[in-house]
Amino acid sequence: MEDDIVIEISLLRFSYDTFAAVDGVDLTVRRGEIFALLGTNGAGKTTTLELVEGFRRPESGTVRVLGHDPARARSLLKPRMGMMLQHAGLIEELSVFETLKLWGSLTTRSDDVEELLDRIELVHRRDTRVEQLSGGEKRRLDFALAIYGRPELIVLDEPTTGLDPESRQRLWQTVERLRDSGSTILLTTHYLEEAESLADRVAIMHQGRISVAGTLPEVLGTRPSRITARVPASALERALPAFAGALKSTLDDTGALLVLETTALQEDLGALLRWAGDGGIELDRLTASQASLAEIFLTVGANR
Ligand SMILES: Nc1ncnc2c1ncn2[C@@H]1O[C@H](COP(=O)(O)OP(=O)(O)OP(=O)(O)O)[C@@H](O)[C@H]1O
Repeated sequence: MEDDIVIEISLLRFSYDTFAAVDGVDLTVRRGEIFALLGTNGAGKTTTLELVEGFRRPESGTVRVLGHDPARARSLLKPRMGMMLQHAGLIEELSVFETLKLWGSLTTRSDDVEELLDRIELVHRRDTRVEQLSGGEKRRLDFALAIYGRPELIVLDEPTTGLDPESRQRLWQTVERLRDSGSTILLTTHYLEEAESLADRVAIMHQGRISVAGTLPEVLGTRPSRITARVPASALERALPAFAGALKSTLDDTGALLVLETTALQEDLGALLRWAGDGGIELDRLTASQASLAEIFLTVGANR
């Protein structure tokens, strides 16, 4: 449904002089999802977000945000969007509380400043001037401005960079809560495990293009799963079962470590377990796992 699409990017190109930083990107962000844009350094993520935010105009292709061209309809979109850029534009002389209050007076959205202070763990820094905050504290304050008043669309460029693990986790919890209350979130991150556990959909960008995109199962399904097990040498007198999705199966030098790459994880794991069960064979150190985002990320980088 049209109304479900919050951001629609089609054949988007943007160059810095002659260098194509965004080189034909198609991307759709749907209402109520957390969409993580991942990619190598210099892949074009920030430039893409800046085009979504309307700070830059496309060289060619289109960007539609909530049905509008963000470069032309900035004042229309501003009340509906929250943004966090890589470099905060905070006013150094203001205190944390004053910053939030000022922001509240500039936006049409309203929020509970005390609750927000608690959420970003800056209650104890309430009267501290921005210039005296640590890097992570500034980042959290900047995040608070982006989510102020729970905007319909929140765009976050590397929101967790520079935060300690506990603050990162809290920030992600807040992002999840915002998603659950109806906000749509587009963010970039270099923390693949976090994206893997929290994003509804991801895209991996490399050299200005989207290499792979989709729901997590779709993206993880682009690489084979892996089953490994130590099989007693004596058990190999019986032939291994036929594996339905096997792409590659290898046994190590001693003939005892089975490594099976498969596109049918559940079926082939079942076949291996039945084979072992029927023969009374004990499989040692059995593991079965889907490819991780990190693995897919590395493949994307290596392929070009
Ligand atoms: N103002 C600029 N002028 C010229 N080139 C730029 C400018 N900003 C970015 N670039 C180049 O465009 C490419 C894409 O940059 P961008 O910041 O969009 O990448 P990114 O994916 O966000 O990277 P990172 O993960 O390192 O933040 C890079 O090669 C970068 O050097």
